[in-house]
Amino acid sequence: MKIAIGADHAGFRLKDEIVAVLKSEGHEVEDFGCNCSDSIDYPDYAVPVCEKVAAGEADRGILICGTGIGMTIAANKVPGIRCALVHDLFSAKATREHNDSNVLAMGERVIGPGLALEIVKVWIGTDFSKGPRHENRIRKIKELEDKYALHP
Ligand SMILES: O=C(CO)[C@H](O)[C@H](O)[C@H](O)COP(=O)(O)O
Repeated sequence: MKIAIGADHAGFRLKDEIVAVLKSEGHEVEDFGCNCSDSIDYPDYAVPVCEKVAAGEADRGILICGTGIGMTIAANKVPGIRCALVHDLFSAKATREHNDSNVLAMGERVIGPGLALEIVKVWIGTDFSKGPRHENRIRKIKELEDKYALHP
């Protein structure tokens, strides 16, 4: 799978661990930084990752900040992105099956690397549950993007 990944200064350590594991499992990873603890602004790193996914140039995106919340808020402003903030295995599976989430956000200040890596594996490995129940809901989310793009 082609995966775009990014983090802010509060998430780059966990991001680097995830990159190493994904590469070792054969995934193609594009790392958009950041790569040091200098304070930066998470939207600057969320957007390039999300644009890559929205353009179909990456299959999925992963974003890490201190809580995952800032990254999630920024990511979900990019049309076509369904970013899920996940800190447990049940949600990792459910958001793929129900929401077809294409970006995963986590907080390095919230969970440890062991759980984070398990979440990534479950999220990467779970397929969307096709069918009208979830597809209708996702269509309605897409309609919201159109509505508010036309009438900001
Ligand atoms: O957006 C966030 C909080 O919801 C992220 O966790 C950021 O990483 C965090 O705000 C960064 O905080 P800092 O005090 O500037 O390191």
